[in-house]
Amino acid sequence: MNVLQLFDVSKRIGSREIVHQLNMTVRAGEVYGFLGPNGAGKTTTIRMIVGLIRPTRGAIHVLGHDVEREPVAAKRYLGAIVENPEMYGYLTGRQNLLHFARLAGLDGPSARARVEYVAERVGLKARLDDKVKRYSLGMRQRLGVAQALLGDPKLLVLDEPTNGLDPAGIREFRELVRSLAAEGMAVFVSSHLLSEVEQMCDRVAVLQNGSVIAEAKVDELRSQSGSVRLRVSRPNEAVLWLQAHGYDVDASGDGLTLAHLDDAQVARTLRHLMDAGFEIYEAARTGGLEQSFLALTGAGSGGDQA
Ligand SMILES: Nc1ncnc2c1ncn2[C@@H]1O[C@H](COP(=O)(O)OP(=O)(O)OP(=O)(O)O)[C@@H](O)[C@H]1O
Repeated sequence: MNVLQLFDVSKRIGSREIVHQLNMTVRAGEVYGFLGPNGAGKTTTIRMIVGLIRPTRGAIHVLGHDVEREPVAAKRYLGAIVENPEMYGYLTGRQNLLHFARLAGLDGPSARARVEYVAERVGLKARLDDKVKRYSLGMRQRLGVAQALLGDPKLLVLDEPTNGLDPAGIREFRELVRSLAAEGMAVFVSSHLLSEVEQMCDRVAVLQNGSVIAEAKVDELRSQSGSVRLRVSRPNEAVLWLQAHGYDVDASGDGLTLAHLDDAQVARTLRHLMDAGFEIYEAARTGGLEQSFLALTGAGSGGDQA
């Protein structure tokens, strides 16, 4: 099911086209990464998706509802964290969530039950009655997600949600996002970090200067091409053997590196080496996804997106 669709979306501000003819589809149960360097146009796109600004051309649909023409219906299914969530530090997490629940039209026992539920969902239940000023940044971000979940959205839109989090906070956030997708939610998340997108997302679009220059499944990128580093017995002989069999091989340090192999080719190569009498001590992919991205986006034409 298509939860979010962008049809030829462009945005011009003054004389500059900030975003150019974006076409993207995000399905239920999918975490979709929107990857690009600072200034590529991610926030501008997200502001259009959540209806804060209007596209100059094109249309955005949430569950089939046009964000511009049917804003109430479109936003009914939309939860978002754009920019830093506004929370009141002198109130507790529960008081903040009750406040936002009231703004969202919930009241009384149903609001209290919903607050308990979303707090549990993001792992904040035990700290719900602490003041937000005592929360870590990671807890504040999860409180932001809890707020976004109050309206039971089918689409969650997150703008660089892990900025500033420490590694443990990033991991918790990633697990939360994955678990929401596992329950069927569509998640659209922007990032300027390839490693983050790699671990959190199912599919990724790469944005550069306002245009999507590549879109791919993360799984496919991971298994595509890339190099493999090997440590084998009799490395000098192994290099000669591999060269004689047509491999693109480099001797490096105490190992050797084979270039341009997908997973099936790696498996075949290792079998051939063993059949030829070489022992394999270690085999590891080197920079697979990163290299796939560079190949996909044209090596060197903007490596800062990684
Ligand atoms: N209201 C505006 N007026 C003029 N220029 C703008 C406006 N909003 C954004 N821009 C410009 O559009 C470009 C894209 O900005 P945007 O914030 O969407 O990028 P981003 O990919 O989200 O990057 P960042 O992660 O740094 O926010 C930038 O060059 C920015 O200066």
